Order: sequence, then structure tokens, then C-alpha cells
Amino acid sequence: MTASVDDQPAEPLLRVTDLAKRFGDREVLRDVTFEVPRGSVQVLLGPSGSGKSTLIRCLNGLETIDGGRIEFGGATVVDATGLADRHPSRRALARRARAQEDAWRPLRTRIGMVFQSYDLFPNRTVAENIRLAPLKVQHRDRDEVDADMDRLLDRVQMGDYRDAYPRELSGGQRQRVAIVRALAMRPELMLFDEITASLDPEMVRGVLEILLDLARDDMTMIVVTHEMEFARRIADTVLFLDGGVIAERAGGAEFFDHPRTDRARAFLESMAPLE
Ligand SMILES: Nc1ncnc2c1ncn2[C@@H]1O[C@H](COP(=O)(O)OP(=O)(O)OP(=O)(O)O)[C@@H](O)[C@H]1O
Repeated sequence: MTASVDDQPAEPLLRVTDLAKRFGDREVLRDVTFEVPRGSVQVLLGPSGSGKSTLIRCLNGLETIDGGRIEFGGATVVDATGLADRHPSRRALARRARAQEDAWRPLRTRIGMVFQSYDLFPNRTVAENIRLAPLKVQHRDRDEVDADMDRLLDRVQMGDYRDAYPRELSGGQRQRVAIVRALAMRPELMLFDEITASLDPEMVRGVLEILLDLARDDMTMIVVTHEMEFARRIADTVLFLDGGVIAERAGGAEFFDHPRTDRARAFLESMAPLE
């Protein structure tokens, strides 16, 4: 971790404190507390249904939170610590959602996200898909956006596909374009949720190599994956989510070599063996 001039630890890019999330009466996340130092890679692991996707979605405002606090870049985005009411009315929930949506809006372009399903616009070319948000949302200069785009497409070996339509691409190629589209906004934080889960096995490695490359460039990332060898290689920290709580937190190699809890051990045994 980098230290500032006066040797104080640097402010983390993201700080999550006691986050809680409910769907109706079901609490799917509780007491979730962690920090994401700038330039670090946090890998989120856990059994199916443990809350990984929900947590990722809470971290860019796609879900309303019902308790706790999220700070980004040293400023509080959402503070739900005072929300003690466990059975809010519909109206109160709608108000909460609106207020949090407003709070996230200015951060929309500072946090990039790539999902399992590449949601490219089918009737737009690769280049049009990538340019859209930088031009229309960020109002950036076209030449600058194109220069970014060309550099990023070359980096993921997609330089020859600027004018292709998504239907003309393989799943792995579409996912590369989805990554470039997110990076073209120059985000400070990237969220990746199971981005290889719907790819054919032969496409997986190429996409994961892109993330390893980004990590080498000190991109700050939170990554949900079921690829254990990749997780081990990329993780600065593993957050093991189980039943909506962070049941274990450890350095990458430490988690894989010495899982402390039975649940973490059982989880690792249930996954494909490391190559
Ligand atoms: N919109 C929703 N409404 C109600 N319950 C939901 C909703 N989204 C998720 N859940 C529930 O929250 C829990 C956590 O789901 P989530 O998708 O975050 O888990 P996950 O760890 O990402 O699982 P997986 O590895 O299978 O993708 C699950 O029990 C799920 O059924």
C-alpha cells in the first residue's frame, strides 16, 4: 500500500462500513465492512447465494442499501447508519431509493462495471458502443475518446473490430468490448461480476489475462469469480462471503494456502482444483 508524504496510510478509494441490504424481510448482507486501497485487487468469493452480486451492485448504486455507509474517494456517498426501521413503508423505501440514486449519480462514470452478460447495444458497432458514454455522458472531446478507444481495443486484441456489430463477435470478443467500454470512461474503480461465467472454456483465459494486465497497471478492482487459479493470481485480498457476512478476509495466497474456517475450506474443496 502506498503511504502519503507524512507517512499516514493513504485514504482508501472505497470504504464500506457495516453495510446491510434487505430484500423484504430477508437480510442478504449484514455488517459488511472492508476497504479498497487504491491500486488493489479485492476478490470476492463465496458459495452461490452468499450475496456477492448483491454486494457488487450496492457498490455502484444499482441496489439501495438499508444500513451502513459507503465512502468513495474520501467522501461519504450514502450514509444509511441511521436507518433503524426494519419494516419501512413502501413510501419510505421509495424515498430511500431516490435519495441514494441521487447520491450515486455524480459517481456513475467514476466506477465501471462489467457483468456476466455483455449488454452491448446490438444495433451499434463496437466503436459506437464504446464512444457512447464518454461522448454523451462525459461530454469529452471526440478525438480524445477515439484515441483512448483505439489504444484500449489494441490492448485487448480487438483493434480490427471497430466497425463490427456485436452479433458478429464471439462471446469472448463481446466481453472484451464490454471491458473496453467500461474502461473508456476512465473509471477509478472497476467492478467485475462473474465476467467469464457464460463463456466457452477456451475464451475464459484470454478475458482473465486482460484483468491480470489491468492489475499490473494498478487498476483498482473488485472481482467476483469462480476461477480459483485466477483468483489466487490476482487477489491482493480475498473477501470470503458466506450467508451475507464476510466470514473470512485474508491475503490472496494466505486464503488459498491456509483457509482458517471450515466453511472456507469446504468452499475451496467444492471448487475445481487449482491447475
Ligand atoms: N432482487 C432480489 N429480490 C429478492 N431476493 C434477491 C434479489 N437479488 C438477490 N436476492 C437474493 O439474495 C441472495 C444473494 O444473492 P446474490 O445473487 O447476491 O448471491 P451470489 O453470491 O452472487 O450468488 P451466485 O454465486 O449464485 O451468483 C440470494 O438468496 C438471492 O436469492
